Amino acid sequence: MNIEELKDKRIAVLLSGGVDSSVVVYELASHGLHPDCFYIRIGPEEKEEWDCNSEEDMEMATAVAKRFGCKLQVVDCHQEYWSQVTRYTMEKVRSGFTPNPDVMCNRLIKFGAFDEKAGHDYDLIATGHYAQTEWIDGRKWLTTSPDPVKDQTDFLAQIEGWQLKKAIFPIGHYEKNEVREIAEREHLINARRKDSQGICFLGNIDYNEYVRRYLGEQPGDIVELETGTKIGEHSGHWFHTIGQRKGLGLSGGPWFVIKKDVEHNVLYVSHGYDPETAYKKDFKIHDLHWLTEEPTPPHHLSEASESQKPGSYIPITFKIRHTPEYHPGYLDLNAASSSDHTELTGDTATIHSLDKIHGVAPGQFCVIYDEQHHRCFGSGEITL
Ligand SMILES: Nc1ncnc2c1ncn2[C@@H]1O[C@H](COP(=O)(O)OP(=O)(O)OP(=O)(O)O)[C@@H](O)[C@H]1O
Repeated sequence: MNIEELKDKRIAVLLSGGVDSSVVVYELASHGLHPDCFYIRIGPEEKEEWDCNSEEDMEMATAVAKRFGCKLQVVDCHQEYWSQVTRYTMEKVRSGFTPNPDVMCNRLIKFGAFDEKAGHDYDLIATGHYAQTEWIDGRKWLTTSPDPVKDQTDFLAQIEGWQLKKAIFPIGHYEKNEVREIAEREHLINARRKDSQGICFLGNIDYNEYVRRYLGEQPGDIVELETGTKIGEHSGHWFHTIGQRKGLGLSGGPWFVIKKDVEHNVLYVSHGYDPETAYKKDFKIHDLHWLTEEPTPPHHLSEASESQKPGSYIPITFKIRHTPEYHPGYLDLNAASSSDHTELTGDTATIHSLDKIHGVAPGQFCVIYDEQHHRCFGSGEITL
């Protein structure tokens, strides 16, 4: 974090009441900056158990802001959350896809609705995400955290370019244990508080419960992929995701969900510890979203003669879910050929993985990094 750059800027901190964003306030204040703090309220549709943490969050946020002499305001994004993030989530699961509400929450709420309501008065918006930004050749890039387990660049890989320009991550250069040490050393009220879990803002609620509330149940068959034999029933294809092993209620396992036939409401599963059908090396993505710049082939490939060129293969690393590992592979931006008869919006590309990847599910975001998994280029949605 270059403090000099921040000196004459108006900074808003998104303060959740958790330890990470509290250390953000400490970091800025310890450099003589006095940002304004904002707590975003989402709240459930009706008053109920989902909401039980938010009062405590607010108390913590109030205490932290006060301690550092900062103002705290509450911004209500309830309406936007349910009409945008929940709507996106339910539309995707109903169509058999695997959505990621946390990814959309950053784009639509934390850097979206918040900006419209209050953030527009500020030059910069600071959050406690484990991610960094870096200026390279005059352009701002999203770069990864030194803590591979906590890294959250994958959750930020759908934000808009203008949102990235406004974003700062003042604890992004730390690992989680360092953040906790700072919080303890500075006696922050929430130093020992547990990390938030689950869906962003909905903390305590179970994902299946969230989906059941909107889509209800719709029983259908579970069929063995190889034999076509019905071996069980499910209560709604939306409660299952490709690659899933637990929660199928089948005996004689392990069983893995391999594919979904949404039209006929059938889940196809394969048996065994490591069925080949659970893996893929090549898959398609669409709606490509680049944060700073589109990836380009390295110099030696772009200069290769036509006969040597491996298409427009660009060496990358990527993730398809929130895990510490990055997979090496190639991005083929020429993949959207005329033979492509799928009804896709936006650009299409193919990912060629060097490893076999488990549980590639349509709807998941494939997040694309450079070969060193330092810069995050952006992401696309897996289509298959
Ligand atoms: N209710 C909220 N109000 C304001 N900002 C929030 C809220 N929830 C999350 N944020 C912001 O988004 C960042 C990342 O959120 P995430 O849910 O991943 O929390 P986290 O990593 O547990 O962080 P924290 O310890 O600050 O809660 C937070 O550090 C904070 O800046």
